[in-house]
Amino acid sequence: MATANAHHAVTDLPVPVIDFSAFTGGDTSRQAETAAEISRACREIGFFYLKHHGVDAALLDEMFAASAEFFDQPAQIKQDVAWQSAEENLGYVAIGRESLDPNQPGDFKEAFNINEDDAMSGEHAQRHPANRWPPRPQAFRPVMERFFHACVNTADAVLHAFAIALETPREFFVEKHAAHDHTMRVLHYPALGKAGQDDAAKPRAGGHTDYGSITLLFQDDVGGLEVRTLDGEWRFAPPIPGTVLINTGDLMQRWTNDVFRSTPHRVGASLAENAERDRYSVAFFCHPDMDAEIACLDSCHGESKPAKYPPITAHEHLMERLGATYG
Ligand SMILES: O=C(O)CCC(=O)C(=O)O
Ligand SMILES: [Fe+2]
Repeated sequence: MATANAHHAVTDLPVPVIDFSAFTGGDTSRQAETAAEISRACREIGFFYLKHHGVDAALLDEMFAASAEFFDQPAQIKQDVAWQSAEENLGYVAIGRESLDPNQPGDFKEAFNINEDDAMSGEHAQRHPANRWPPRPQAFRPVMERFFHACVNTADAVLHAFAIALETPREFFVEKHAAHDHTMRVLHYPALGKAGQDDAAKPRAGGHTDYGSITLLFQDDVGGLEVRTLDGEWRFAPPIPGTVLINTGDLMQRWTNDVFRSTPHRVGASLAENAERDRYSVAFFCHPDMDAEIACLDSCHGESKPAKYPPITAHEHLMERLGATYG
């Protein structure tokens, strides 16, 4: 439908922009309202942008700078810290190594996976394997560690909002994520379609849903992320300065008895406007504690809507999904 209202150009986006200052600024009187907006977004599209999300803009810049410097190094340096197993899921993943859509050729991207290891958290010592840090660039490790902690803080605040939205005690989801079994993934999508290269049609990241509870996605200004709407159309979810894009994953969909959606998304290649530019992003995948039981939430089932899925542990769920991606 055409509209003359300039205002509408923004709201035509299938993905809403939600102001999170009620949570990051501690204004409890407005928190129920914000939680309701998040609930609506999760039920309708499974994605929302959050502004005033609490991650420092200067830290974000430092993170992207360290990421670019890391990926710009010779292949051997990156291979020395290569990804080893789905169980550990840490370190460098080379271009083409992974297909987020198992029916597609390998994604034209490289990545580096980080978890909260003992050196980062005395509190949960012994729980997580050591990160596979590269020796260079020097700033990479300290910056990524700080960025990881910042993401945990924002994720916990979002999980408070989810608890309110889903009528559970406020700490319910934060307690289910107490061990910080999260994975942070720093991503680089090399420029496509440069003269002499036949790569313009390669997918940067094939269509997929995320495995965990929620994902925080920070993208640079290149764009290319597409989200599949309910009617099966792929729509751009462009970068919006000052926001983080958040989506609900398969585990949250299961937890909520399909009330919240885990929506397919991808990073396009030839379709994307800026495919000839390198693209950088970082995804922070939140995952409940491996031994946490994921059973249908009380607010999501009733006589007319029985629980569809039996309880499962978060670990069982993750292994099922990772097995499909790495084949
Ligand atoms: O890089 C992006 O914008 C999206 C990446 C993504 O969806 C993923 O790694 O799960
Ligand atoms: Fe994803």
